[in-house]
Amino acid sequence: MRYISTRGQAPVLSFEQAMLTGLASDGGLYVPETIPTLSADEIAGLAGKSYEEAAFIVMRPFIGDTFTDAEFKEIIAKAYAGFKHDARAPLVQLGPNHFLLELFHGPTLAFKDFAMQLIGQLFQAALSRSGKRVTIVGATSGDTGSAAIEAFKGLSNVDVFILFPHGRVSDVQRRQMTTPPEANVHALAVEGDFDDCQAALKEMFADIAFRDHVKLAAVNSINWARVLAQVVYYFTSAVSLGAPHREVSFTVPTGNFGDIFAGYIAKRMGLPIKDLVIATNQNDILHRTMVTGAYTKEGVTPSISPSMDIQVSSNFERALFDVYDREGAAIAQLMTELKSGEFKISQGAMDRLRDTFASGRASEDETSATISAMQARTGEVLCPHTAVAVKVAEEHLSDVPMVSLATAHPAKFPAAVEAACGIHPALPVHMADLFERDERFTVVANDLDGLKSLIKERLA
Ligand SMILES: Cc1ncc(COP(=O)(O)O)c(C=O)c1O
Ligand SMILES: N[C@@H](CCOP(=O)(O)O)C(=O)O
Repeated sequence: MRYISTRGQAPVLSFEQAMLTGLASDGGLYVPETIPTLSADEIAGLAGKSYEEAAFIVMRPFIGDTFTDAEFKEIIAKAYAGFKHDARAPLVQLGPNHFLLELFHGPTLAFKDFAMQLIGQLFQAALSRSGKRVTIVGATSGDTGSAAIEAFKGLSNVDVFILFPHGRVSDVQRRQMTTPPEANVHALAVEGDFDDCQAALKEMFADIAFRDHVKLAAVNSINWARVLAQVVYYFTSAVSLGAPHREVSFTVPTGNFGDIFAGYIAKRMGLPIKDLVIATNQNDILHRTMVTGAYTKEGVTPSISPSMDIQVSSNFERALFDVYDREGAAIAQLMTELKSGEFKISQGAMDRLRDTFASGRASEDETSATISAMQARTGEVLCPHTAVAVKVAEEHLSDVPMVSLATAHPAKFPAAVEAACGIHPALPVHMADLFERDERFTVVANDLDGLKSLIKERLA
C-alpha cells in the first residue's frame, strides 16, 4: 500500500512513513494510492465480531508490511483496552430509524480517543524499533489536544506540544490538557483562534529546517492514520443495523472534516452508506460551500460547540482531491486561491460532492433546543456537538436507518448542557478530581517565529 500527496509533488510513502511524516512536503495530505474494498461477504462477516476484531479486518489492507498481523492485533488490543464500554462504540436508539453512535467511552471522553489511542501504540511500536524520537506538535480546538496528551504523556521518545486557542475551549477541555504533570507534555495557549493554531502547525511543516531539526510529527487528522482508525466504527455500527443487506445513513458533526471523511472512505471500501450528512454549527463554511459551490472564509464566531469553530477544514482537501480526479495540480491551485480568502469549485466537482454528501447547519438556539428536547423525549443528554448532528439528522430522516455520531461526552461542556436542559452532567470517576489538579500552561502570542523558538528552547 502506497500513499500519495493531494498536491502531487511530494514523495510517495509507505504507511509507516506517511504516519510518521504527517503533512506532505508539498503542503498536501497523504491518501492511499488506491482504496481497498471489502466484499459484501466480508462485511457481513463482521457481524458478531468484537470491535478489535473488526478493526483488524477493516484497517489491515491499509498498513502494508509495516506490522505483522500479530503485532497489529496486539497494537489494536492495547489501544482499546482502556475504553469504558465493552462495545467500544455502542449504538442507542433515539427514535424510529434514528440512532446515536456513542463515541465518548474512551479515556478523554471524545471520539478522538478511537484514533489517538491507536496512534499512540503505532508510534511507540515504530519508534522503539527504529530508536528514533519525534516532536509532536498538535493544533486543537479542545478534543484532539487532550486525546493526544493522554496517548503520548510520559513516553521517553516523544515530546508533545499542543497549541489551543486561549479562552476558546471549555474549562474541562483546558484542564485535561493543562493538568497532566508529565515533563514531555507542553500545553500552549495561543492568543488566536483554532485556525491560527492550525495555520502555525502547517507553517512549521513547511519550514524544512525546523521540521528536520525537531523531527516534527503530526497527530492531527492531517495524519492519515487518524482518519483510518475512524473508518472502523462506520463498519461496526452499519453492520449492527443490517449492512451490507441494507443501507445506512450517517450524520456527522463536522469541523476539520476528518470524521466524515472516514465515513466517505468506508463507503468507498464498499459499505452501503446512503447519505453522509455534514452537520455544521453557526461556523458553517462547509454547509455554505455545499450550497453555493464557493469555499469562502468569513471569520469564526465562538459557539457552544467550540471544537467545531473552524473555517479552514483540513480534510476537505482530501475530498476535493477525489472529485478533481486526483489531479494534484488542481488542488494546489485551489489552496493557493484560499490564501486570498476563497476558492470556487468547478461544477463537475460540485456535482460529485453533492452525490456523496448532504449538509445542514444548526444555530446556537437550535443546538440548545435539541439538547433540551432530546433529554425530555429520550433521557439522552447530548453534548452540543452531538446536538448539532442530531438536529441536522432530523431533517434528513427517511426509511433508511440514520446514525448520528455522538462525538463527545456532555460532561466536557457542562455549562452549555446545563443552560440548555437544566442537568449538570457529572464527570466520570476517573476524572472526578479534575478541578482540584494543578494547571500548567504557557500563554503565547500568535507568532510563528516565537512558537518555533519556544519549542526549540523546551527541547534543548
Ligand atoms: C466533539 C467534536 N465533535 C466534532 C468535531 C468535528 O470533527 P472533525 O474535525 O473530524 O470534522 C470535533 C473536532 O474535531 C470534536 O471535538
Ligand atoms: N475539533 C478538533 C480540531 C482538530 O481536528 P483534527 O481532527 O484535525 O485533530 C479538536 O478538538 O481539536
